[in-house]
Amino acid sequence: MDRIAASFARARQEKRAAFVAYLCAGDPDFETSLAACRAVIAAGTDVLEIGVPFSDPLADGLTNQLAAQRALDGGMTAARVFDLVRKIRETSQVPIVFYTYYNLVFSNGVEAYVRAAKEAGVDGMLTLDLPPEEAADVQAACRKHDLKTVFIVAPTTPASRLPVIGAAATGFIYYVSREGVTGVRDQIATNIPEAVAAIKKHTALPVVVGFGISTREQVRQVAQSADGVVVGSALVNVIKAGLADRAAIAPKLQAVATDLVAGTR
Ligand SMILES: O=P(O)(O)OC[C@@H](O)[C@@H](O)c1c[nH]c2ccccc12
Repeated sequence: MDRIAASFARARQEKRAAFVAYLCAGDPDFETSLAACRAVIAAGTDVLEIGVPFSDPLADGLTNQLAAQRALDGGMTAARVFDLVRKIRETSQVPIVFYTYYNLVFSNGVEAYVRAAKEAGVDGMLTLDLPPEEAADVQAACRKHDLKTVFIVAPTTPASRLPVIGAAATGFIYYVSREGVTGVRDQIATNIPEAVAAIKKHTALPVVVGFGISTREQVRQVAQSADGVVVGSALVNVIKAGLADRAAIAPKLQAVATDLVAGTR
């Protein structure tokens, strides 16, 4: 069983949702980012989403956009993202899913990029601006190198496309619970159980839910119907708040993530 499937199977066996943490690779520098990834893993993260910093992150809200800019300003490159994964793999077998943009995959050669990701220890990819209908080259490369291809369902996704997404996705499906871009919100969507149920009619894969989730209570609420709960900006904000004292970021992040993970237990 692959690492992603094993992680969701373990959560299911323990009658809980998986906790999915998002951080941007290299935010704000390589060593701090590595410590941050290790901190959320130590907090109990079941699946780690690693954002590949990009200059035009159109799907990201301001928090994640600023994180990508900090990473790029800190010298992060595509090659250094693979180095970060290799360093994480020295001490953890947590499933790692790249959150990237097609330009980054295409510009390096799709096959070469996917092979390098697999060799570094990546388990799956979500190419954020690539719908299944246009993902044949990425899907073929991921099948060849045994990487999962995650796809997104949004509140605006027509029901007619759910079978297409359900057939194309491997690893898990990501339901972004709100229209627009990522970012913390006071209220989370109220129709999540119905949306997850509609997706599950077209797939046996785990369905994770994210967007705007930032408190243990919100995690608990979403965990009632989702196989995994995703938190990104609330974690990235800890890094943003800690830039003046970078050594203190990892312990603070581990405390915040531990509290959020408790919502899935
Ligand atoms: O930041 P939030 O509101 O907690 O949402 C998770 C999100 O950051 C993460 O899953 C993600 C990062 N970049 C994305 C782009 C599209 C969809 C999702 C994402």
